[in-house]
Amino acid sequence: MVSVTNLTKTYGSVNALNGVNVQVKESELFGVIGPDGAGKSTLFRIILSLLLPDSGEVEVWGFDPVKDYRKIRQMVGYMPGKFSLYEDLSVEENLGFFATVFGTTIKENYHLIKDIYQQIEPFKTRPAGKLSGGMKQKLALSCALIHKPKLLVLDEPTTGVDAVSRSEFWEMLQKLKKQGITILVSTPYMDEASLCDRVALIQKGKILDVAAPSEVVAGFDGKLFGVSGGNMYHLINACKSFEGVESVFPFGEELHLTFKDRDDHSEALMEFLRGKGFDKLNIRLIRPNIEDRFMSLMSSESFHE
Ligand SMILES: Nc1ncnc2c1ncn2[C@@H]1O[C@H](COP(=O)(O)OP(=O)(O)OP(=O)(O)O)[C@@H](O)[C@H]1O
Repeated sequence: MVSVTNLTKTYGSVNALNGVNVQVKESELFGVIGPDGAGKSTLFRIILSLLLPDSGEVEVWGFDPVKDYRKIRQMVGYMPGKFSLYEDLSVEENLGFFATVFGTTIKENYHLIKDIYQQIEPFKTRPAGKLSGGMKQKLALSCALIHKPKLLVLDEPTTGVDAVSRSEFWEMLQKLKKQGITILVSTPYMDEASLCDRVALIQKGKILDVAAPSEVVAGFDGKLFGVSGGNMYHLINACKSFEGVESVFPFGEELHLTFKDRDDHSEALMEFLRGKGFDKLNIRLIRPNIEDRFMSLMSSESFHE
């Protein structure tokens, strides 16, 4: 329903999007996962008709964001990364404003936002600027939904939001999806990728992979090790200085490490690290997660640049 083909966009010398191809299906919860500056907002803003591409094609239910921008703006609900509501208007006034702009009323589409809006309705006379982070997020989502969009575009909706509100937010997205709304959501949090039907991994304006989260992980080739014991910073540097190590990065309490041939050289590494004075070491074979796959794709991408 959203089709992006060979999309490019540059800002001066920055290649924000570099030949991006993505297809989002109807009623899909589709995640765009990548670090800051990867190009997520640029991609979304072009799909939303808010930014012109340099080249490539985009279709939203058959409409072109450049030519048919009026049509597309009626069809999409957008929650930008930064809080963009009127801080001095009350909760209810903000919602009423968005409903009016789209020629509808709160009453007409109340059923769509009910679950979400009910949680902030007790504060409906409070200025939006005085709401907590989690409540602002719920109001922004209600405003994005009030005109019953076919496509909901959420740019990093959970950045800076506490863990409980984050998981509540994803539950709300699952419910909206069941009502037939197609959702395009970006996040820098890899753990949220597993909550999507499919994800696109993006880095430096290039799509590295598009697949279901389990398939992304299954694409990880070879053996992965968890290394712990001693000062993390010194341990990373020591691991990096071992000939056969390909990648090493911190993940929670331990380091995730691969060898260049993706085989098991843990005994040799253990001996090497002991020689450097690390005496409480633990090296274990572990199962990769999405972040491991992402790191692996990123390092092979930089290698080929
Ligand atoms: N208006 C602009 N002028 C110049 N460069 C820009 C502009 N907007 C974005 N960029 C650059 O384009 C690249 C992609 O930015 P974009 O905002 O799309 O990434 P992102 O993945 O959404 O990350 P973030 O979460 O940091 O916004 C970055 O290098 C960014 O610095």
